Amino acid sequence: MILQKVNQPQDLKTLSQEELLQLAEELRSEIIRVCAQNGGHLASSLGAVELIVALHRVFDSPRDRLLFDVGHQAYAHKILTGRKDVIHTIRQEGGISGFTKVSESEHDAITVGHASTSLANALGMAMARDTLGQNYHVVGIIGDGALTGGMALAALNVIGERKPKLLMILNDNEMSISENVGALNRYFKEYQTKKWVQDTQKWGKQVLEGISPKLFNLVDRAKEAAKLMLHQENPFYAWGIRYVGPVDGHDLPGLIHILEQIKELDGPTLLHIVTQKGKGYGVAEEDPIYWHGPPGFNPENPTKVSKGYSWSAAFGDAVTELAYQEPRLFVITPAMREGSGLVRYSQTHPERYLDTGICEDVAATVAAGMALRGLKPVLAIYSTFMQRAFDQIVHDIAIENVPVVFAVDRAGIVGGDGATHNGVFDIAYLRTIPNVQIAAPKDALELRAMLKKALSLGAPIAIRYARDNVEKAPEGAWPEIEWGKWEVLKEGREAYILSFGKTLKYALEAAGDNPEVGVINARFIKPLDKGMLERLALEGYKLVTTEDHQRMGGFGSAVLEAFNELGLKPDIRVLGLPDRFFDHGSIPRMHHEAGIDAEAIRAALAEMGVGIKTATHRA
Ligand SMILES: Cc1ncc(C[n+]2csc(CCOP(=O)(O)OP(=O)(O)O)c2C)c(N)n1
Ligand SMILES: CC(=O)[C@@H](O)[C@H](O)COP(=O)(O)O
Ligand SMILES: [Mg+2]
Repeated sequence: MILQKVNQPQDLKTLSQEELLQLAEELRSEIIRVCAQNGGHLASSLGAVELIVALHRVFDSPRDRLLFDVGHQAYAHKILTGRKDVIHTIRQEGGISGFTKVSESEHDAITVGHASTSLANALGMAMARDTLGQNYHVVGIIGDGALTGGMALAALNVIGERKPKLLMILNDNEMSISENVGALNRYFKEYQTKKWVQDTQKWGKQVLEGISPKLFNLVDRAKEAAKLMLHQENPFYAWGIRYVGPVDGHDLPGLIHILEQIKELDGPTLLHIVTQKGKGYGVAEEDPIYWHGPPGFNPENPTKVSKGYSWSAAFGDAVTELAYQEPRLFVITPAMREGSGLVRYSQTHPERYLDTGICEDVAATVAAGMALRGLKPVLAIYSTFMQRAFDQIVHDIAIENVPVVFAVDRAGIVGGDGATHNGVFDIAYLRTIPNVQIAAPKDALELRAMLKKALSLGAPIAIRYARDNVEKAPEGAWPEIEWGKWEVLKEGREAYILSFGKTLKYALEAAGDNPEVGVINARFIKPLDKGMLERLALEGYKLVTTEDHQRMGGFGSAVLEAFNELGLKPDIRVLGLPDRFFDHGSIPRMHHEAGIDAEAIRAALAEMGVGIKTATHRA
């Protein structure tokens, strides 16, 4: 085992070529073993193994800064930088993060999880180095998917003008989570094919015939990597950035050679490498979409498992059916087709479906444009990624009350992805924007009711749901909903738990069959059911609010503000996430730690003396 001898990147410097090749294979096995155990970003990490070995062979981390975009492909980097003994804890509570994280290791140049940030960060670091008169290398590693993001493209624009010494590596596997999209992606596909045809002709071979563009002959391309290629006919050149490639990203000796050659070049250089997502693991090569981020599996017999019927699936089913009824409905996803439950919709309604790539800001403004010209856009978006579209929601949508419906998925704590991905700020930032309405359904049927109603209201409306499973609603069921009105699910004699979204199950559990405690499905935050709040306060009920969101600025805050406006002061406890970030771990454990689970609700009720002074309350 070569891996046993490698504890720090320095240990790679003395390995022979054969040992490096063996190391790459051992890293692959370790990545498969760990993902089988914990789940994780398998296919992307497998595809980046040779690149990461080559980078650590050629550069000197932590002095040289290696910035991985998204950070989900960096498992080999973690193993090679002193974390091989804890890699089995990845994504688990108390364990290491599934992404690079500055506070975890000096070798992790950025804390990341959202896409398209590496190049801007790399530019900043290169400029800091030059301004401070220092001397080290900065390397930004970005996938073809992440390159669809506006941040990455805007960073290239500045890089091309300022021209710092900076190496960028485009790790192109022609995949985002789904198939990659966009004109740049198409350009590179065509570019590679053309270049490959020329080279094959040059070498007198005809290997292209019968080979899918994805599976270029990697053996021949190894020869390619040994040469320094500078090409002038591509968008990077137009930007003033030196372009090298494309080269085979799995040819380890070739990669090391070319990195050594371009390492000291002045100014910005982009090395384009072509890799295969899932490389070296048959199932992941064949189906990189499923194996992008699978849950745990049996490594000897890797099979796909059903993750159950999710809120995303409930949304996807609802919107697919609705599209048959509403010809103006149009669904947009910023690169999250699978996660947002839109595979079926994209197949049944391809003409009213758009994957914008990883650019939530653009997706929001495209939706605005559609709505302004008569379509009924639904933007399916993860809560955490919607943070990227804040200004677009204010400026392009809310000011003129443009009717865009946001299907806000992964709301609340998300589990293994941790702090970068928790969707715990959306209520706070949406609530402050005039015209924007916010709702959360208690089940799939209510989601259908809300979605249908929202499309008829002519306003920007966010419908929020969690990363969780839900019972399937019957097809064809489209119940009416009284917009803005809460629902009493259980009567209480002394207190009510007001719950928004996912914490409703904790509220029901906490109330149990206790006659003193009632439960309200507080399914709208904007408009807030002030009528019900007023009645509850005037009738002297004690209140507990719960939500899977930051306590500051969230649902409970909205309730407190309403009581303040009404001039009422009920006995109330607000439960929500405290003012800190939550890392990766199991969702119920995080909820417990945050104090929003059934136990915390019962504790809050007990603190208010519920069940002790029942005689003073209404029978
Ligand atoms: C802002 C943002 N939107 C969406 C995502 C979800 N996401 C994570 S990885 C990924 C695909 C990235 O593709 P690429 O950069 O090509 O890396 P690969 O997985 O192919 O190695 C997406 C869409 C994200 N992390 N950040
Ligand atoms: C790295 C990334 O951002 C995505 O792959 C994310 O991990 C997907 O999360 P879900 O599994 O919740 O769809
Ligand atoms: Mg990719």
